[in-house]
Amino acid sequence: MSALNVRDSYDVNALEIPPMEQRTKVQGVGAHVSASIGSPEVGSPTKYFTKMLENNCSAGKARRGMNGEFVSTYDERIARCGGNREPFLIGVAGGTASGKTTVCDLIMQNLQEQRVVLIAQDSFYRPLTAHERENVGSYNFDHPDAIDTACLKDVLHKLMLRLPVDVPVYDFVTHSRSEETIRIESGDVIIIEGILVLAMEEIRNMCHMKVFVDTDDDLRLARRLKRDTVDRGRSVDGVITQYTMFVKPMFDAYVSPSKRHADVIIPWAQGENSVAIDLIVQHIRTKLGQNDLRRIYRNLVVLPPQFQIRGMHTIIRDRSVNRSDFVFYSDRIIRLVVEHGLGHLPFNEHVVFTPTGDQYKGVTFCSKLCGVSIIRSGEAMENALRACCKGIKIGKLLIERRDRDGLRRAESDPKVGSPQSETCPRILYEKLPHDIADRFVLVLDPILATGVSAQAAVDLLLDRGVKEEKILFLSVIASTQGVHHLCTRYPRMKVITSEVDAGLSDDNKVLPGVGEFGDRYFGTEIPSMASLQTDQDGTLFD
Ligand SMILES: O=P(O)(O)OC[C@H]1O[C@H](OP(=O)(O)OP(=O)(O)O)[C@H](O)[C@@H]1O
Ligand SMILES: O=c1cc[nH]c(=O)[nH]1
Repeated sequence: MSALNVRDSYDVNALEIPPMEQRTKVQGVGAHVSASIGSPEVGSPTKYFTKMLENNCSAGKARRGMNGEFVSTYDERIARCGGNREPFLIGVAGGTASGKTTVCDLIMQNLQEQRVVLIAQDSFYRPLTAHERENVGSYNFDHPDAIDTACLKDVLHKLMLRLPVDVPVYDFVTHSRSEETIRIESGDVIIIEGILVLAMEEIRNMCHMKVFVDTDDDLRLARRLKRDTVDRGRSVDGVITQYTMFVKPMFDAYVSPSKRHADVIIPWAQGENSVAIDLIVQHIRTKLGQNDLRRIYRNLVVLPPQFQIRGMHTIIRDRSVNRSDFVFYSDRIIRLVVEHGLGHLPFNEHVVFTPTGDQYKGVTFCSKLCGVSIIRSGEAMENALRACCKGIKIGKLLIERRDRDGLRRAESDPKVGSPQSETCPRILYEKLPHDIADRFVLVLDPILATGVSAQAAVDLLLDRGVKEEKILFLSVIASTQGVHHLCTRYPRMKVITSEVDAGLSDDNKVLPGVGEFGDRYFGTEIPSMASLQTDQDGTLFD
């Protein structure tokens, strides 16, 4: 047996190992899912906690695996996550009852806009051999050898590749691994917490940030005593015996020395160390933002990624949603995009008197503006603009997007160069306010795919005398390619969208996208082969 034997014989009953407890619960407004299983580190149950379960398999390059599931490459997954190469991995260590769980909870709470996954080291206990089980009283659960490091490393490695993982479930009654596992999707931030996280070199080296929660030994023992006796019904003697036999020696040998590897040591007493938490959260945000498209394109504006917006996107992206819901939730997103867009127009200072006779120092809206919708999907955005700007003039453009494959060839063929050539879309119809050159222009088109339609529209506006900096392009979904196409060509024009999607299919559909927006919004959808081949349960026929 590789685990350290501290004592030859040990009364298993004295350990008073808590009965296995297993629960799955939903916390908050559908955004938190956690499951926990009792563990020997009393009061610190094994946790699988994800702030948001992302449907990672919602798309791929329109390819399916053997079982009909979507298959996507690593790059596609990465691109879908906004271009971030890998999640940010934080290791949180510290002695028993040091407050690791509280620290992790606070980090998660403060990273509301990110998907955070919390993994506990305790899930990765090695299953005991028959011999070890017979002598469980002398088994040292606090030694690094008690952890299946290879399995933990594998799980973390997959999460870092943004792959879903099956986390083992350890049964603390039988000291074996349960048949079941818990499936967890990856996130933007992965936290691995446990007493030995920084003591295990292989795990420590994977972490982008290493945190040690430093709490006074006396305080930790007092907390553990209280927790184990009050919450777990153990005897004081049992707790002290376990502490002196295993917990304390292993803390001195492994946990405490691992503090020197920490990037951040958080002194943790009774209250919270909110300064430390703020600093950690700020650092994570900075790191996550570094690959953000918004850092690359200063003229790209993406609505704050709140769950509210993600929820609405989840509805409109669902291929099985009915038209009425598609329209309802598209309209809600469009309204937010339009309001956001209007916020990027200039304002003039203006003072008014309120009924109390006091002054209110406010602003007036920019009045010289108009909308231009790209027929037909863009017309779906007109109502929202009219609702926000009473009496606004809205022009229209009808653009013929000829051969999509032709456009792709034009973009990739160095001889052809740019899609300005013969494959460039044509303006078939144009109706614009006569004084458009004097106005700010909000271009309305819910989908920015390759960006060639948008380019045709913007070029026409520039040709009609509108200044580039006075154009705002508003969309519901933009592909990274479309963003790149517009933001580099028109650096002074703002591109405003509610979400950026990873890529384009071979026929230039945005992925994951919403399919044909116009057809779904206006009800002109022709049932696709995919839906014809779908049976009532939603599973695909061969
Ligand atoms: O960035 P691009 O590759 O040019 O694609 C985007 C265009 O595609 C959609 O229109 P669509 O051709 O589907 O017509 P519709 O609005 O009439 O449905 C969308 O409304 C854009 O106008
Ligand atoms: O995915 C896409 C691409 C272009 N137009 C759409 O409506 N959807």
